[in-house]
Amino acid sequence: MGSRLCKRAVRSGFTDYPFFDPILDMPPSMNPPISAGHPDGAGSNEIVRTDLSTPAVGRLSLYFRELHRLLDAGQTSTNSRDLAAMVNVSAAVVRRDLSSIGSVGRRGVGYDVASLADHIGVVLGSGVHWKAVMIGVGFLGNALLRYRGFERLGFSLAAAFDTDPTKIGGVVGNTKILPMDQLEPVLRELKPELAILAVPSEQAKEVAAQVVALGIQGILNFAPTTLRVSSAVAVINVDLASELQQLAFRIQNA
Ligand SMILES: NC(=O)c1ccc[n+]([C@@H]2O[C@H](COP(=O)([O-])OP(=O)(O)OC[C@H]3O[C@@H](n4cnc5c(N)ncnc54)[C@H](O)[C@@H]3O)[C@@H](O)[C@H]2O)c1
Repeated sequence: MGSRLCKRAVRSGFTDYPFFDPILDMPPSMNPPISAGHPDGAGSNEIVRTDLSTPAVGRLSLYFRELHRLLDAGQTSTNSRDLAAMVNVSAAVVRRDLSSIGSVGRRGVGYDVASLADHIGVVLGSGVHWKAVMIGVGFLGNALLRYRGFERLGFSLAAAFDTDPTKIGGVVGNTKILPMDQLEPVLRELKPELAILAVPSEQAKEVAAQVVALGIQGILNFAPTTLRVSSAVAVINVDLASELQQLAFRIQNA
């Protein structure tokens, strides 16, 4: 992790989460929670570090989404079997994922939806306010800047940048489009942790190098190219074409 994150408080040592899954046979004492954040930490702007596999993080993100859907529908409790059905995994996987972050359901009651959503949110970093900048405001950048769902998860799009003079000065969503020569002063002032790259693939490597040199710690890369950046910088590549290809492969081989 970058130095800016390291300077923030790290919360750990969570030991007492009161919910017990009715489907789980073992008592809570046999499911000791590992170091993770306390549910009350949501919104505290503190970083919680937990060792989880990438697939587990992906599933937690899906549980988080489904728990918020339940909250919106006014549901206050759930259990591993229902959560499992919602994200299409087994109840045992749900219980294992949740116990690995210190969340154990209570027999006959299950999980409290709000507390569990808050706790997963803290583990996933959604209790922290993350600042992101968008680089490239074409078709994709435009759509992402208009999407309001990021804010709910704690991500704000602080500024957007483009090289096209016809776009500079415009506002998309609530974000102003700035010229690339403003990248350095704006990033130095705003200190965003994240950059979203929605530039053509030929430009992505150079733009990635620029934002990394300015202290960006994580890149969400939409350009269909492999970025080579320092291992201290987290990179997630989003490639819908590749997902479609995998979908076609699955259908072809079903
Ligand atoms: N991951 C996916 O699923 C997915 C889906 C669609 C598009 N894409 C990719 O996302 C990227 C954007 O797609 P799009 O359809 O929005 O393209 P677009 O051409 O509409 O937009 C690209 C924008 O980047 C700007 N730009 C070009 N060079 C720049 C630079 N050096 N610095 C800052 N801005 C720069 C352009 O002016 C333009 O506004 C492309 O790489 C495309 O291949 C990925």
